[in-house]
Amino acid sequence: MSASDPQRDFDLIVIGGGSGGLAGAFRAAQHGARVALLEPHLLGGTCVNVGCVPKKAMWLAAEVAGRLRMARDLGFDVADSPSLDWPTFIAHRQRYIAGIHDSYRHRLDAAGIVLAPMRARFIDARTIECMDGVRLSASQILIATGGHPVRPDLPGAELGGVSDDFFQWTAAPARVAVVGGGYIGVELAGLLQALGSRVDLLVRGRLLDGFDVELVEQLAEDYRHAGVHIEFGHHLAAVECDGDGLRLRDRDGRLSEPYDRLLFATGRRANTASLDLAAAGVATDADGYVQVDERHATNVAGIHAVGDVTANLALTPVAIAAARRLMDRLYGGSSSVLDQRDIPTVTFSHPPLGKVGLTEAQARERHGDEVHVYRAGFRPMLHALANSPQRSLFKLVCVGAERQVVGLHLLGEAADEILQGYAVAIKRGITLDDLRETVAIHPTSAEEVVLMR
Ligand SMILES: Cc1cc2nc3c(=O)[nH]c(=O)nc-3n(C[C@H](O)[C@H](O)[C@H](O)COP(=O)(O)OP(=O)(O)OC[C@H]3O[C@@H](n4cnc5c(N)ncnc54)[C@H](O)[C@@H]3O)c2cc1C
Ligand SMILES: NC(=O)c1ccc[n+]([C@@H]2O[C@H](COP(=O)([O-])OP(=O)(O)OC[C@H]3O[C@@H](n4cnc5c(N)ncnc54)[C@H](O)[C@@H]3O)[C@@H](O)[C@H]2O)c1
Repeated sequence: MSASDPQRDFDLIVIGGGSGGLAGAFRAAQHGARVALLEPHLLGGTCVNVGCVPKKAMWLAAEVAGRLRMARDLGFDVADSPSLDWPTFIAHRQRYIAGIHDSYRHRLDAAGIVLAPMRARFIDARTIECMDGVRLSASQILIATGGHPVRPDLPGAELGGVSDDFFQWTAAPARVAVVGGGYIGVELAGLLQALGSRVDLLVRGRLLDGFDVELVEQLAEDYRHAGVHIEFGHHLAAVECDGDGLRLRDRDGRLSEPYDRLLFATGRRANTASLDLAAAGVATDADGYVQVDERHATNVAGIHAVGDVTANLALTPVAIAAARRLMDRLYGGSSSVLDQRDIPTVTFSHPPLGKVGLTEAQARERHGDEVHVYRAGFRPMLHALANSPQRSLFKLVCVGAERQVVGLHLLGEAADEILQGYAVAIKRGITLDDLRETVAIHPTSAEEVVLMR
């Protein structure tokens, strides 16, 4: 499209070609809608380019490093400290990502979706202007512009990087400080330590708020064994730079040892600044997220929003599921609405930590004495063989005389792969008896779920 084109009219304009935007565009086109998609950067957005995918690649590299160390302990002829050549690994990672870009391009072409590689802003509630001045109009507009990482507002913060910067690194820094105890802080701290850095994880409040406290404590123990230094109650006041590197000053004035790198994993904000939402009258909440109802409708008829630009759970499958259901309602005659309860999620720590449903604390708040908790703590076989201290902890939260399963929490090897199937079962309302009537697969970690006492 160019500025000489007349204004183009579509059924649907999708702003943002990340997880939510692409899923919405494909589903609407499948239903026969004429769709335009605007994306000024790389197709796939955060998840594919600076999120889930490159993160999981680095996590896998870190897991391989851990396996190599265990292999050596088990008698394999492996170097004492096997090291990773980052440029080689990154070439594999980026080749994988380039394949995803190609696949999206082919699918967009095949679906007849018009892709405009441009930033969009609202002119009014039906009209979008691309950065080259071309105007597009549609009766439906989907905002799926995602979010971006934020640094805390303190002196010297610009000396630290954020997760987007991490994916540009080409070597493990010798000493690194990670600030923030959420998903990203825990994931990057764990994988950097496994890949050879000495990591300090600086946590202001709780570690992995929202995950089961007991499992988080076990994970912190596993991290300590792996060499990650976790400092709780750390309040960063300023970042300084001298000849030795970056030093952190805390709010009591204490100055840290020097670090080669500093990473902020202190949360994300919605991408709305470039959209000129006011021109369309779209409302945002106090934190800057686009306000939507459970059907992902904004306050303006015909304008919807999904994904990280809203205050919904910031997870790729949530953005995708919301977008698909929305398009099924708009163009497919469906009335299905995304059920935001019991959404499974995993922190890709070492070992991974997963949850679905209520934590023990949430269950007790809602159901009091009706709550029954079952645990299995064990060393997975490979770790026991190799004398590695890493432990697994599984926890089942049940409610009532029937012992309905309302939460499952898994910390340990393969937790990321085990959880998905149980998420289906829990959504179907299974009880403890259903688990106990299921014959175990032996010897596995997964069998502990059906054998829990
Ligand atoms: C380091 C990291 C690791 C993560 N790991 C996981 C994980 O393991 N599992 C998981 O489920 N989730 C993970 N997430 C979260 C996941 O990436 C997001 O929830 C998901 O990408 C949100 O999708 P989205 O479509 O809402 O936004 P995005 O994927 O961010 O896409 C938004 C797109 O909109 C474009 N855009 C912005 N403004 C405009 C404009 N004005 N005009 C046109 N286009 C615009 C942007 O360029 C971007 O491509 C991770 C996130 C990060 C940062
Ligand atoms: N595996 C996954 O599914 C995955 C992985 C990464 C990210 N995500 C998604 O992306 C979202 C964003 O991740 P995130 O880790 O950036 O955010 P987060 O909100 O999960 O965690 C931010 C952390 O930074 C802390 N913090 C905030 N300001 C601070 C300050 N000034 N000083 C010190 N600490 C501060 C918070 O207390 C919190 O612990 C997640 O909530 C999640 O939904 C998912």
